[in-house]
Amino acid sequence: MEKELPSVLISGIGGTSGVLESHVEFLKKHFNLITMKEFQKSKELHEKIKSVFVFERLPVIDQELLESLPNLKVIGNSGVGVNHLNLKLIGSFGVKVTNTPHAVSDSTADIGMALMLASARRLVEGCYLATSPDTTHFAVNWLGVEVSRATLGIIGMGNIGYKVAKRAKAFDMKILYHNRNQRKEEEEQEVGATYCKNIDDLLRQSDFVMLVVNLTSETHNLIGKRELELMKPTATLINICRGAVVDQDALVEALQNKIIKAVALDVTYPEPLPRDHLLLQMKNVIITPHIGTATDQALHMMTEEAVENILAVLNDLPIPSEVISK
Ligand SMILES: O=CC(=O)O
Repeated sequence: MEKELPSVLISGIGGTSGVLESHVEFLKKHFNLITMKEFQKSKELHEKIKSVFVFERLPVIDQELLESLPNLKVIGNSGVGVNHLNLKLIGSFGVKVTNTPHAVSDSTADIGMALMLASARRLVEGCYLATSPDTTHFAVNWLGVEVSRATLGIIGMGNIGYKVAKRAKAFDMKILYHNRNQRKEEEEQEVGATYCKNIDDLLRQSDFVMLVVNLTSETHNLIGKRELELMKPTATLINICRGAVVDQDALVEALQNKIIKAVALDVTYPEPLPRDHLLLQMKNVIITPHIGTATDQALHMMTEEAVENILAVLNDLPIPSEVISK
């Protein structure tokens, strides 16, 4: 007799539901997929569900859902950030949470480099100029700066931070990093990075500051007015982690008062920003719509990593990436 596949709840398939059509075949090899629609129609399915596959914050995991899943073992988040999950609440139901820190690292590091280079070389302004009817512009009137030999300060030397550092090394950048919990000596040696125990030292010295931390209560508003004022007036801030790591009002003020030179953000709060937001009106701001993992390859690997995690929990095997609530 064929073994029954474990039932996994997903928000839906295709469109804005969260799970890509192209991943369904792979998911179905391992799981009996149950969509939210099916789940809501049949109470019998509730007992069967062993896991929820969360993709781009869906489905929403709240008390009501957790109470309706008596045999739930694991929330498999496809993505590294878990700030949309209430870890304490989930933990109180004895349910594990996993994420995909490896699958996202290259694509997110690429976006960090892309934003840094685009800001330094004023790429977006250049695109507008190239397509504008005004042909009198000369590049010499709007010079950028080079990232080669400049100092990059990486805040958060996890998987993504390290991948950024590797890329920056190839650009001959001087690399500083700050990590709140742990010095990363092996990574340091590999890329020739210098550890700054004190974040202020990194902020004072860097030409580019890149934020690559998890959003937690400790990193919420990590970069505020005081920190921005420590940065060089010629410095650029790049954020590829979560918008709320930066105090956005302080950021607007710092740009208006020329406290820092420029900013490049893949993340904001809210997402997207309201059309009339001041950040959208400044020339020295580049904003992309949270596309750190928006590549075919990354999404595919995220799904694979999430599946591996879920199967490990369900089969009582060592879990590759469990999120431990602190
Ligand atoms: O934002 C992307 C992720 O959390 O993986």
